[in-house]
Amino acid sequence: MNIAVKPDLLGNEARAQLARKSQLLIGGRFVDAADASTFETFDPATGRKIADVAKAGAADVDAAVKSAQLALVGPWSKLAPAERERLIRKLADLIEARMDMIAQVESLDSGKPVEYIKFVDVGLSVGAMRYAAGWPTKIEGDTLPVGAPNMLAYTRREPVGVVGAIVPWNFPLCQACFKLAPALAAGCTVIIKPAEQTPLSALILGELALEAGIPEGVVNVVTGYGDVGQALVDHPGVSKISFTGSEEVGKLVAARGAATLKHVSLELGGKNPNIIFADSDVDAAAATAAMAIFFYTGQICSAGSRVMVERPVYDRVCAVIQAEAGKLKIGHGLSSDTTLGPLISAEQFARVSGFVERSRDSGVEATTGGAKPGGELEAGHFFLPTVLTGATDDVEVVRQEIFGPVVVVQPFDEVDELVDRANASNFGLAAGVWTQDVRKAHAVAAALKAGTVWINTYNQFDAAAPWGGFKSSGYGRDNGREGVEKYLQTKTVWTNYA
Ligand SMILES: NC(=O)C1=CN([C@@H]2O[C@H](COP(=O)(O)OP(=O)(O)OC[C@H]3O[C@@H](n4cnc5c(N)ncnc54)[C@H](OP(=O)(O)O)[C@@H]3O)[C@@H](O)[C@H]2O)C=CC1
Ligand SMILES: CCCCCC/C=C/C(=O)O
Repeated sequence: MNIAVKPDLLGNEARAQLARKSQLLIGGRFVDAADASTFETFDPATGRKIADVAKAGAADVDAAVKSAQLALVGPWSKLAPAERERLIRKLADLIEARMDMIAQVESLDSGKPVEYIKFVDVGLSVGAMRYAAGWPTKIEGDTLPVGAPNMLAYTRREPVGVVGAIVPWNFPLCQACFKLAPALAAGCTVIIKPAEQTPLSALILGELALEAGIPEGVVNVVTGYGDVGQALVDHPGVSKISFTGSEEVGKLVAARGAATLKHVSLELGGKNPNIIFADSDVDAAAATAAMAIFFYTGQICSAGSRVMVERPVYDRVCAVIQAEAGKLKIGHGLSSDTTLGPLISAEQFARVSGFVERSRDSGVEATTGGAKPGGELEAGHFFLPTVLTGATDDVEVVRQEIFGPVVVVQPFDEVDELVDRANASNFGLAAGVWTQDVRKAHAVAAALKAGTVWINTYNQFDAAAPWGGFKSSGYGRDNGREGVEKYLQTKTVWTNYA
């Protein structure tokens, strides 16, 4: 294993950004929290403090909601669709132009490898903006074939209102953009609540929205803890909550949102089976399976955390995944050669190591990893890439989301048995299928209970492709047409022209 820790790799623009006071963005102005509270954000690779950040409370949420309401009926609703398109495109261009600075700040705050952030997070964020920018001029109602004589009935597609976008720490910029871009396209105004671990990139996004010329109050950012998210969920002035995060909090959001009959969409966790048949390109499948779990230290809801392998090629797949794990370069995300960063926090480290420890009691073997790396990485929340074998289907590492660089590899014998086992999960977010038999690939894809199935690939994302889950992985979709439609509501208009 190569170890690389070079934390001091920030460019001037990122340094300047970090030197600025981190305040809330409300009504187009950066302001302190009403009670002047702050909290600290840390570098997960070193445990060192990065910045003090304004800690919003209910009064700040209320102010943000009022600004968003004013902007909704004011400047934002008065803009022609083509103007909305122009401003969203401008925001995309600004994100792209500031890619290096954004990636460095995001890497420091989240621990993710900076080079991946440029390509994946910033790339997907810009893509989400450009895709959404095409929609304002294409949102159309219908004329309705009603039976009553002399009646014209038509529909209008109108913005749902003020949106609360509650974002997790694993894709801070990207998840904010997956929610912000379509909401703006639909004509909504937005309050972004980033995760407490990674508040910085949402503030940059808010600043760039202003620079793009998006009117004040259309994009607001309230940083703080979970109570800020809850205040958004409870606030009667918020019409919709778009949430990505844990199943536990997702259920809370749905339940509390019901009190004000909020529109709610939930993108929650996954325990995603990545299925490798013996007739696949086995080495490519296994190498991709390693990437599917170790990428971003396994802290992705789509992580291929359960690899199911047809028995004749099981040993080969295990060997390749272990070899790929050994090639990873663990280190600080700001080092350009790092390919495996730390876990986000001490809590997340305890969660991941706890899963691995308990699995040993169930007879599961960690053939690779299973511990913290030592030496100069000691201060960070690093965890070695880990391969678990010998797990039966009932053990928790097979059933629960670990959200770390930990993969369980299991053999299977028959397709029917495989599908039943893969579907025997509360989650249903994503799955992979590797085979050269087209009929088998599509039959298995149809049988799997998952929101996305990748055939002979993994972790493909695009702003045009709906993303979301079945079962406990949530409901509603980010991205694609559905990603825009969830920010719209339908009004039917009747006219008697007799
Ligand atoms: N689907 C996914 O992509 C993600 C899944 N997860 C899963 O969740 C586990 C725990 O991660 P964790 O960070 O605790 O995830 P949470 O679900 O707690 O956090 C997600 C977001 O929800 C906010 N939040 C927390 N409590 C409330 C509430 N009562 N009402 C409204 N919003 C709230 C959080 O704010 P704050 O950060 O300030 O608490 C954060 O912005 C992970 O191990 C992983 O399994 C986590 C992140 C992303
Ligand atoms: C290549 C991975 C991109 C993932 C973007 C979507 C985020 C998913 C999540 O919430 O984990």
